Amino acid sequence: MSSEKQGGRTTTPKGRGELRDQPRRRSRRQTPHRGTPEVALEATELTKRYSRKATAALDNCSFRLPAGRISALVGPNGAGKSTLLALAGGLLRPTTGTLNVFGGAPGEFRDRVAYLAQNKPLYGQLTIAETLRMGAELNPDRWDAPYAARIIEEGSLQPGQKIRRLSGGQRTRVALALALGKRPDLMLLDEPMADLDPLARHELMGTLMADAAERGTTVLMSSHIVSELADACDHLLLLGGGRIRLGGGIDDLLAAHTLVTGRGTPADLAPHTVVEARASGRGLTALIRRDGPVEGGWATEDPSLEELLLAHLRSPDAPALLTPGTTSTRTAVQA
Ligand SMILES: Nc1ncnc2c1ncn2[C@@H]1O[C@H](COP(=O)(O)OP(=O)(O)OP(=O)(O)O)[C@@H](O)[C@H]1O
Repeated sequence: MSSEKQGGRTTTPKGRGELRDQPRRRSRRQTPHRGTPEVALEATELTKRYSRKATAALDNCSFRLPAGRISALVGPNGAGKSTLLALAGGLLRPTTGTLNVFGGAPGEFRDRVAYLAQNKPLYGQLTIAETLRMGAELNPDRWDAPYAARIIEEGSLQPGQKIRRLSGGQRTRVALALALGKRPDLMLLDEPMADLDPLARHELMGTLMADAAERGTTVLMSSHIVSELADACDHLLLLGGGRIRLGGGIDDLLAAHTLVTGRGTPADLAPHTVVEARASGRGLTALIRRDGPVEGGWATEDPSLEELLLAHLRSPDAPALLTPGTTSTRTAVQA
């Protein structure tokens, strides 16, 4: 069956059951190891409650993040993203279940992990130079002083400037220099670019991604800016209500879904899983998870990452999907 390009998308008069060509993402070194890829993070029935009566911030989550991926951690406010990052950074402990980092407890490989919290904690009384010196002293075997200094210079910052006199965005740059200078194997970044201006965001994101691609660093990065993630990330974890809603390589997740438009009702789309359906000028538009070819005269197109995310965010009860590499080996996929 032929397919045609329309406005940059591939459309098919009738969908095909097989995976289609997806937009090419940057090819990355997946892992420095041969054979079975190393697992950077593995959550097994992970639950976190901040108090006994509180709703679980993370509720029985099971997933794995293979080493070498740049993963977007996405979800609505209160979904549990910061909680997951803090657990992985060893700042919180699970209520039940486990979260392993490189096969051990969080904190066991602290030298291999950099965690950048949302509020970018730094010591206000120190200068930038003293802050970087602290980074060197805390990470004597890994610290890359020229690299950290370059990140500071690119922001036109002076080593003698006091942290407390910096703007929010400038503090973010220092915090990123501290995290990247450590040359970590896993970077846990909680909305790292939120207070940077567009130019600084673009430049620092470029530095971060180039470094991660070159060194095979695993990155788990929360953000609400989908366009930023679409360019930078090759893996996705979507959290909603403390549970994993989507997990896997972005290309694989996109390939498993199709946008369909036509005259009909959601029931006509069986046996596919309808993630979200809305009435539109052209009848019904739905994001489906395909189960075989799409038949019945529906026009089909590939969803963008934004369309995939928005449909799942608008439909919190859609069943979860984790691709095989993201499924924890120890538990079944959550429903
Ligand atoms: N220190 C805390 N004490 C009590 N409850 C907390 C604490 N931190 C987070 N929570 C609760 O845990 C849930 C998850 O919060 P979390 O900060 O992990 O969400 P998030 O996805 O990072 O949200 P946002 O996008 O707004 O940053 C929320 O219901 C929140 O109220």
